[in-house]
Amino acid sequence: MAAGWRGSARLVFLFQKHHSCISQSQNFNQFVRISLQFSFVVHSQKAMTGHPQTDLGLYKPPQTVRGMTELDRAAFSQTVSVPAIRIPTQVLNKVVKGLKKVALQRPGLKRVVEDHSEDGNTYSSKGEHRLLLLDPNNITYADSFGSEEAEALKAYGVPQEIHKYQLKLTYENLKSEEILRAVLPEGQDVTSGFSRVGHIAHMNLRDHQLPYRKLIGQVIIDKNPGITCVVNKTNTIDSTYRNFQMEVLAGESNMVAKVRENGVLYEFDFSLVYWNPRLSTEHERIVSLLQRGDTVVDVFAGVGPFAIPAARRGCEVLANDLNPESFRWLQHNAKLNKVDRKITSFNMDGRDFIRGPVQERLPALMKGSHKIHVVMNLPALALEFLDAFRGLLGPEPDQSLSCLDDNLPQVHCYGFSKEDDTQRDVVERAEASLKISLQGQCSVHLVRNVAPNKEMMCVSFTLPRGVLYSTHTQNRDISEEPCPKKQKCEDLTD
Ligand SMILES: C[S@@+](CC[C@H](N)C(=O)[O-])C[C@H]1O[C@@H](n2cnc3c(N)ncnc32)[C@H](O)[C@@H]1O
Repeated sequence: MAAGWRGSARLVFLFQKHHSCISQSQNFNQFVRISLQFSFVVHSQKAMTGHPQTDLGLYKPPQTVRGMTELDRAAFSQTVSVPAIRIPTQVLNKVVKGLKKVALQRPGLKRVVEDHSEDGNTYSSKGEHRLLLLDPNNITYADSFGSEEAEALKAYGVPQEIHKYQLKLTYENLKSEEILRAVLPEGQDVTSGFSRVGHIAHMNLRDHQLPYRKLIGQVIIDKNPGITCVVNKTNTIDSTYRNFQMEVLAGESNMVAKVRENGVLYEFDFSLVYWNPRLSTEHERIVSLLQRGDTVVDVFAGVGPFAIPAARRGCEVLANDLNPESFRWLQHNAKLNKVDRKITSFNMDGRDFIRGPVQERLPALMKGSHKIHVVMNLPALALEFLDAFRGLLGPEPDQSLSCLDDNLPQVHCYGFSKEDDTQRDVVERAEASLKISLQGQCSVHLVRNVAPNKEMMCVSFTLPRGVLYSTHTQNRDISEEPCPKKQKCEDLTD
């Protein structure tokens, strides 16, 4: 009988655990699927055991808060009855340890309290006892202790007698999901996931959540220490500069964020530039390929998450961005991290950058022994920009040298794909822009899942001589290009 209750409670816990991580990743479909699975299992358990319903309502705020659009924290207060066990103070710590799996756990709540009777008199005037509050999802009756807890009680001579304790629950003791579930219309998704950018929580609310957006913003600030501003995205990210338009929902309207990524500090105005905290692993992956003395050409540099760590690693960096604000913050971040002497920055279109400053410097760099890495992170368009390399260095300077293994640039170019075969798709698009086959000369890395059926990929390859020198590339079809090594494109995805 008791085991059945503990089983249900464990499922509830699992549900909460899944729910919180899924709301962070905003994977709504998965959330719905898991919610349905769990609600079914919990329901079946009840039917099987025939027990009265577990008091899952303990964490439900009063019904009166439903539909609230202006946050009234006091309206969430309520007194609920919870089970408690009376423990002699001399053995308190040991017994609490033995019962920790069934004890009440709530943010900001003490689970060991003074031993008061319901009319306010102390049971043990000399303070010889305390009450340990128990989770009503785990414990309802005296016989609902499991063998582990029963043994702990027996060992210290504590009777398995359950007391009722009138507990005052307030807004402070509730989690954000519980608050929002109580306020928003019943049955609607309350996912409150956000991306954190310094002190800013960045949300992407759904239409049905919009009437409650100010309240949602305030709850996010209350429940997440360090967040002092909550914004909601009001457009899709298809602006040229890849920044979001956003509405401040709650808190200060200061958009200048300070962010630490992979140990490097960045500052920028989040409303005017692109920043995505989900790219930190990718930034680190590319930077880990670099050696001191290498040159990094960052065509779509943003505020510097490839350029700054590359410079800190001892590379020479050419960093470009079309957005004047990104360019300004890139320079600011270079100074902030004391690498401004290693970075030459440009504020121009990516093609003009490749065909101008990069073209000027490339012949000399290719004569050196240090590697040249070209990073192109504008996944919606970058694969198309690869055409800028075609014939970049003009006719082959000396045909007799063409068989020499030049120090050719390594390109890391990003693309989104919604195709079934995402690897093949991005490689084919790179080939179409370069007008050359990359068979056997590229690797493809899955960066992240951006949306259902949309992946961000990175194609890495050595820029073929046949692309850089015009005599080899002009008007030539992919099928004409010989494939030096017939080897499948390597998938570096784990
Ligand atoms: C997806 S963001 C990447 C920023 C940065 N590299 C990162 O990893 O976070 C793409 C950047 O390309 C810039 N951009 C957009 N179109 C451009 C163009 N035609 N030429 C150069 N930069 C461009 C945007 O301003 C934005 O900063």
